Amino acid sequence: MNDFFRLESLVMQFGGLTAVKDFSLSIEPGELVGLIGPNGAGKTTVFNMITGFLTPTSGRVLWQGEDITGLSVHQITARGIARTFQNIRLFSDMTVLENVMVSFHHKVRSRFWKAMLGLPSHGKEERRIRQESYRFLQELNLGHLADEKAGNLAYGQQRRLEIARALATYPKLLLLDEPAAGMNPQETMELADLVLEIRQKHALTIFLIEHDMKFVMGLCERIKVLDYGISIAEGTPEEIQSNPDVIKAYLGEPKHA
Ligand SMILES: Nc1ncnc2c1ncn2[C@@H]1O[C@H](COP(=O)(O)OP(=O)(O)OP(=O)(O)O)[C@@H](O)[C@H]1O
Repeated sequence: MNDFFRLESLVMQFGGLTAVKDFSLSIEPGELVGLIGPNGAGKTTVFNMITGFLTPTSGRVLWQGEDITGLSVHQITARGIARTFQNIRLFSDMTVLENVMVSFHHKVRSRFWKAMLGLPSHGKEERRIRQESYRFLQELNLGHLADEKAGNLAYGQQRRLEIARALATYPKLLLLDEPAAGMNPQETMELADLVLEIRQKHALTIFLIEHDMKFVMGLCERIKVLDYGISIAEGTPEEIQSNPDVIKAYLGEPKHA
């Protein structure tokens, strides 16, 4: 049993639908774990329960020895868990740099908010946030686009910007929801390298959802498989690829096979 990050028997019901049934998982510090499964299997619902977007019907989310089940999104972010979204959530009329700067809000004293509102006494803090935000953009190969409107970025670039924004909350655990969706094979390959680089650089633990099997199998050390809300397998990429239950679940969904 580890005390770093543990999900205990999570259940999520929406009216008559049980989207996630008895989901348990432990992740060790520094691990890179994948969550896969056909469409509607309950993957995003698991992320929503971890990050406070949904309160589980039952079960517990334990983080660094603390029960964080049912805490708000803000409280969970402040404890060092950040995420990206399957449907990109950027401020498309703001610049790429400003999108990252906004992520600092939970860390930063009211001085910064005075700054954003145009009130005095902000100069130094704002400069620091600007510099750090730019550094995150550079790490995600987006430095040259800092002054571009986020809405003008190509899809793959927007996905990387989402990661930069998540990093700007200084997480220990990063949840990525379909980070390679909509990327071409070249971009996907580059993303895999970037994920490894940021893990190393920021001492991150990473839990990711992805449909791109090549990406998941090449990148993750351990994989959990959901089907109809039920965890049907857990193991190394090799074990998962040869697991008959997993093969059956995916053969029923030819588009992911
Ligand atoms: N807020 C909600 N209210 C009602 N039903 C929901 C809600 N969120 C998810 N569901 C349902 O729960 C089930 C699991 O959805 P979820 O989005 O977690 O699946 P997923 O594995 O992430 O799917 P995909 O791969 O398509 O993103 C689906 O049947 C979905 O329609």
